[in-house]
Amino acid sequence: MRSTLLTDIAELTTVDPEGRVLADAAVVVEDERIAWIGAAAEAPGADERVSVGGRAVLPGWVDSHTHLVFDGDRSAEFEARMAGESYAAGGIGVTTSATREASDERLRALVAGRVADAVAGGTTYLETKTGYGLSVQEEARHARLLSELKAEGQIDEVTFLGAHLVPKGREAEDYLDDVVGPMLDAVREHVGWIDVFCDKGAFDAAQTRRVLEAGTAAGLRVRLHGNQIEEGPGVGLAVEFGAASVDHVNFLADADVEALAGTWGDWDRASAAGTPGTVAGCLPACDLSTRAPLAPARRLLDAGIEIALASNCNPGTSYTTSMNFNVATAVLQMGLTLAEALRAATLGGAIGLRAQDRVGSLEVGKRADLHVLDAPAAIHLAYRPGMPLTHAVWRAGRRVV
Ligand SMILES: N=CN[C@@H](CCC(=O)O)C(=O)O
Ligand SMILES: [Zn+2]
Repeated sequence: MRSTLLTDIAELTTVDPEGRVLADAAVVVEDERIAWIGAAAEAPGADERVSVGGRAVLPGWVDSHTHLVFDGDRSAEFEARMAGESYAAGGIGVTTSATREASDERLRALVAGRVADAVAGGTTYLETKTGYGLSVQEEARHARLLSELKAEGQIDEVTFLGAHLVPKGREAEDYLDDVVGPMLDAVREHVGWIDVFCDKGAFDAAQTRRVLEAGTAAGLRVRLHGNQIEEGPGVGLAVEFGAASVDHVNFLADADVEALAGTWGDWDRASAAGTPGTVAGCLPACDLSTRAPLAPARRLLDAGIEIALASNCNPGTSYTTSMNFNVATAVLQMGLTLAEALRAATLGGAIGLRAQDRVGSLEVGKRADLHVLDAPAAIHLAYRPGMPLTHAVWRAGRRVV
């Protein structure tokens, strides 16, 4: 066993059950886990000593929603949006065409580059999805590629999003026959989650239900895209299927908020213990890029719902893996305190991936995923938005940045 003492931490944000923020702190890492946390003056010895030089340390970001398997460029679509066009689901088809053309090697390199960008920005636990293949062969290819990257330890969770859009030239029900049949069979061994884009221009309630029933019967856990473009059935279906997370949540009826809140009755928020409900995944960069109303994170938190902040990196609505940017936006524009935003971007994402026992906070026994800021306090993330504040990153006890 090899131990490392990280010391000279000016401010250590733990996101632990007491929400401790320690001054003049230290952390001992043993192999891939956290072995000790406390005052630097009381730190035990270790094989190696690393001074972080009076910087702030927080848990690595948990990015619970990304779409990293894509090729092609949609900057013109974005530019048109900035000139007044609305976002529509159909753009997914543009990326699908470009992605189908890309070789395995090219796709692998594109995904690996995006993961490297995410890690360079402090992300240490990352989910990503298929969804730009939209045929049995292509969805299977993307799922296999992602499971290989997972086996290499580059990504952590893989989601099947065959129901992202009805591809050009297909009828919805005919396409869904594939999704719930041969496509699901082909991806099953490579993925842990099933997802559906349940919204205007994508899939309706009956179609979403069909996919989720097949996915759960195949043993996949549920997460959902819902209520991005308009109020609709997404949140209700997420609750009905016990989804770990429903993401976007821009357009919510009172009943949606009540339904989500109702899933958190057996949960103790302070200790993050009990039976977790359906996390509301808020995606600020996406909201800005689509000029949508920012997800009502304040209202959701006040209703007792756990929220996550995630990048939703994809070429259509959010071409960024920067969690620093999302956290800054949540503080500056969504009415969250720094502590609330940090929790949502770490433990909140972990709960939304049901990984809260392993990652998402700095606690003894958890994976040593640490983000060192080039600043004395984490509030600098919002105070100096857009600045390159990620100084160093440890993932599973290994320095990766
Ligand atoms: N909304 C659905 N899927 C993606 C966007 C996909 C695209 O436009 O390419 C999202 O989460 O925003
Ligand atoms: Zn998405």
